[in-house]
Amino acid sequence: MTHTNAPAGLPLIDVSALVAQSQERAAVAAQIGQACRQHGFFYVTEHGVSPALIERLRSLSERFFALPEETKMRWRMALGGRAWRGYFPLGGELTSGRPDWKQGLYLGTELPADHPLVLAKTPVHGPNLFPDLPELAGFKETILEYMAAVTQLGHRLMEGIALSLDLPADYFAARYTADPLILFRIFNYPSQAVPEGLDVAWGVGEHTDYGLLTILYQDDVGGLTVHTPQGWVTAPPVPGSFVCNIGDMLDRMTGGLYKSTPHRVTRNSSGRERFSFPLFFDPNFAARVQRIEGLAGAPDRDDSAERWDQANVHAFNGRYGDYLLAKVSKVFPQLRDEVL
Ligand SMILES: O=C(O)CCC(=O)C(=O)O
Ligand SMILES: [Fe+2]
Repeated sequence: MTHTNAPAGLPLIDVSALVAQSQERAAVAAQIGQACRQHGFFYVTEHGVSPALIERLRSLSERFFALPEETKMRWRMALGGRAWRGYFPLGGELTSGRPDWKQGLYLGTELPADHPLVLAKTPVHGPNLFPDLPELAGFKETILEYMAAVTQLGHRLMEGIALSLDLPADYFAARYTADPLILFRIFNYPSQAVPEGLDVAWGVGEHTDYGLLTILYQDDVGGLTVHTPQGWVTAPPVPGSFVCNIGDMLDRMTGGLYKSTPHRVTRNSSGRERFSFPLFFDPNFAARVQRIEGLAGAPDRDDSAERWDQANVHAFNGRYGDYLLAKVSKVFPQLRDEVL
């Protein structure tokens, strides 16, 4: 088992024992627990997701984003309606109130139009808008295969997180993630410069993630930076790894013992296109998020004054879906007005 440090001091954790659900996973869980208590970010290696699958997704994504803007707009988010799916153009998402210098394809668990949750008009549930051009043959199948593989990894990592809190391995599955809310994004941070006069500062502005666990593939360009107690540090690309970080709901459940740490992406000035694929492994939309009882050492303090959004996540009581929608409305104000 390896446990070395990536250049930024974020731990690199071999999770093969978690993936195999073997006896040795307790030691891996302890490493994850340490990372979550320190800064909420860690890299995972030996995660079992096929490098060939990742490369297929990367190269198809590259082909998609290289299409003319009007072609990509055939799958624009406005057409995804409440399901909140589809393509958004450069500057189309506002993190911390300013446009990000990225474009993306929003995806999630594929549900047919006649699924009860879709018929009930549940936000962020529905069919995906898969770009289905001949030159993108296999894109849909590759996306679905990738989401399935990384979701499985999410289940295994959450077992590790439960064990790291001295909880039964199935703690989260039994309460929140038997049917997790999976949102998935394919991002492209273009190499093109920001035109004069646009109020763009970042690839992605400072934020924390909303749910439980984010599992991120990033290519070899770099740009992700993390706000640790020691200040901003880069999370450089590490071949064959995923970057994992915990979200606000795990912060909420652990009373702040596990931190949802702010991060951002610098504007891409490498001269090459950057691709990243965050998969958000979150509680079921209807699950009521509650504090874990009897957790030793959990501070449960109001840290809103230190947070990027001045929110007190520990005061949140309600369904995960309500928390998510309140957040998403801020980053896509136009869409909120059109579909909600
Ligand atoms: O693209 C990245 O490296 C990070 C993206 C991110 O933080 C997010 O989508 O929440
Ligand atoms: Fe994020």
